[in-house]
Amino acid sequence: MLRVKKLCISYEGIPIVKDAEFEVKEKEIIGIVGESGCGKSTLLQSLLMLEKKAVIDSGEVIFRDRRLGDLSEEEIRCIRGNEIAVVFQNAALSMDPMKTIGNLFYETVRMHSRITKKECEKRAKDLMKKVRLADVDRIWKSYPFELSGGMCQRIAIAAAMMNQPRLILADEPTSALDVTAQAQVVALMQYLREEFGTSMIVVSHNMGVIAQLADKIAVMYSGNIVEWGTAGEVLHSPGHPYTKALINAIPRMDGSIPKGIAGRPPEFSEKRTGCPFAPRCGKRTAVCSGRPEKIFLSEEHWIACRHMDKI
Ligand SMILES: Nc1ncnc2c1ncn2[C@@H]1O[C@H](COP(=O)(O)OP(=O)(O)OP(=O)(O)O)[C@@H](O)[C@H]1O
Repeated sequence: MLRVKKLCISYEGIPIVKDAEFEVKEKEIIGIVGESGCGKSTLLQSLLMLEKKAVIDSGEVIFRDRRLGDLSEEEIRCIRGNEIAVVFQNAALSMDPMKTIGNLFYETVRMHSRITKKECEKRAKDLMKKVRLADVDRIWKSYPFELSGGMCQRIAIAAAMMNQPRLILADEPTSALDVTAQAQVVALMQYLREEFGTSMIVVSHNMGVIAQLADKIAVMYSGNIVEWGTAGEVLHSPGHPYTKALINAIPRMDGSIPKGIAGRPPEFSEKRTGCPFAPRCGKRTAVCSGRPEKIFLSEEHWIACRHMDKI
């Protein structure tokens, strides 16, 4: 459905995302994880040219046989909202506090399709019931500040589903929520995939959320995808030392102290050859000064690392 080929993205001449490559198939949920600032949002938002300052230097994004780079702004706007919908972090904050949820739904949908207010209300209420929001008549007339953060996030996801998109891009959809609301949003996204067959790309720094949701995982470090594979492969047989470190850094319930990753990622403005993770990697050797190579660990599981033998 969507293929990203060797995508390189920069801000003001500073390269951020480097040679990103992955594919999203029908009904598939892709998770993109990595530490804060590694370029996850830049990658996600550039797929639909949502971040105006981000420049695509090379590579391509192909959505259902169309190269998005070849389309006009108008054509992209038509795809956005109809075929691809976007859900951002903290929906409550991005909603206009002066408008009722009903009006917000209507305005979102009216931008992309001809629909009467009555039709919109019926479709929206049906969807809200499907996503298990109770008392939809009250919600319809409520203002965002009268609802919880978790409800607003679920409403934003329901609004994104109004035109039955083929693909949802979700940027940290749960990070502004407490754990109960997080679990509800995760369950909702799973339900939407089952019910409507919607594919999703979900960006999160929360490995737990990605573990529950994703079929395939891209692990990003300093603008590079360093590991790609099925969720089972990446979580249970991680190949890249960074992925292993990220998994070891997840807090556990058994009282053991998770191991943080010493050091910091390099600045994007730093000129660097070789593996960007090498300075923090316990496995580094002289070969890491060379450009990391893609090593396939199985048909769909690869890492970008120079020394397979040490892994
Ligand atoms: N609009 C922008 N203009 C210039 N630089 C930006 C812009 N947005 C992000 N950046 C820079 O690009 C780099 C990657 O940021 P990005 O937000 O994509 O990372 P992220 O992994 O999504 O982080 P987080 O999880 O904190 O949102 C950072 O160094 C950031 O400062």
